[in-house]
Amino acid sequence: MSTAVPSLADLGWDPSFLPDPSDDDVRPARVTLQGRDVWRVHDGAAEHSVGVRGRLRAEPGSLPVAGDWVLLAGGAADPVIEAVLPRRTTLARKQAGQRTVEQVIAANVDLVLVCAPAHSLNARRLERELTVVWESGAMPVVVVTKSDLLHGDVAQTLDEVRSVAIGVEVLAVSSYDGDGLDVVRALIPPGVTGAAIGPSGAGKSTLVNALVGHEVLATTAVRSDNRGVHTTSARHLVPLPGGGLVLDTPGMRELVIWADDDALEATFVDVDTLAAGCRFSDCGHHSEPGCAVLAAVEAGELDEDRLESWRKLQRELAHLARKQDARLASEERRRWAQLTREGRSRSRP
Ligand SMILES: Nc1nc2c(ncn2[C@@H]2O[C@H](COP(=O)(O)OP(=O)(O)OP(=O)(O)O)[C@@H](O)[C@H]2O)c(=O)[nH]1
Ligand SMILES: [Zn+2]
Repeated sequence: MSTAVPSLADLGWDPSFLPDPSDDDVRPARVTLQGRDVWRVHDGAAEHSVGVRGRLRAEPGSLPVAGDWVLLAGGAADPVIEAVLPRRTTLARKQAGQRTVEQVIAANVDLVLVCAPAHSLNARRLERELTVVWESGAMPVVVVTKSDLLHGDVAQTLDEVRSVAIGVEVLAVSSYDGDGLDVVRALIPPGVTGAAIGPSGAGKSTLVNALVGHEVLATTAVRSDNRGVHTTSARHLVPLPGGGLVLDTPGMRELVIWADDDALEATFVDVDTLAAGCRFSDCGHHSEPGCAVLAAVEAGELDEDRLESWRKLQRELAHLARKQDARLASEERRRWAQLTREGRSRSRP
């Protein structure tokens, strides 16, 4: 953001977020932070703490999250969130303690930097994270962090990572010596919202700080007038000097898998492609005759651990789907019970 106060475009707004621009009484704003019962939003003029209309509370899952575009109603002094605009992407995880309820952590993230530290690469973890990102609708990019620790042997590491991150851009950065930072910056131009996920200690904070650079941090530290304030107050939606944004919100960095089969297929295109050659269309690639996937493992063309990882995620997702079906079925039963009760009381004389 070049100006002190970010414009809506600086915040990632484009008019197609608004399906029906006819209502003059509301204005768009972006959620920078989701609190317990209060939201921080930026409307391109200032940042406000706001509440939501009661009807948004009635429906579970319809409350705004960080990154959401919302419509504000009310005057500048007491704005309130009137509606949440349709999300382009949603990063979600299973709710803590609740195995089957999806909790949306962040919305409208375009690009996710999946950070994998060079000194402890974990292919299985990467597959899991890529599946979550594919599911979100955002574009994953694998960033091998701390490339300085590889002492020049970067190409081989990148090849290894590419073999599990098929169809995904893989690059190396060192926040210490600055290598690769420009490539990451170029991926987050004006209007694009990025986010970083990855294990603790992967270097996510260091990377975001390096992307932000000293200029922006200095602005915050030096300026005591209001014009510099947005950089601190909007700290969960971090503006980059090049114009893009990085959304860093609690709970987003460590995502537990929540995905469906399509996302799994996107992560395991190699397995999926091989599976087309299996004799049975519902082949589980365990011991079925004519299994092309097992044949590829046999021939050394597919890593056995990768197949095991696919099986494990497949099992997890199937389990999740069954639980979710059970939950939906019981909700449906409750709803019908309610409707029939209402029907009965209405038909009484
Ligand atoms: N050698 C090297 N070390 C780095 C680099 N980037 C970060 N580190 C170090 O790695 C450690 C973890 O970095 P953080 O940025 O805090 O990692 P994080 O992913 O944000 O960790 P959490 O906040 O726990 O999720 C710190 O000691 C950093 O100094 C790098 O490019 N090269
Ligand atoms: Zn098979």
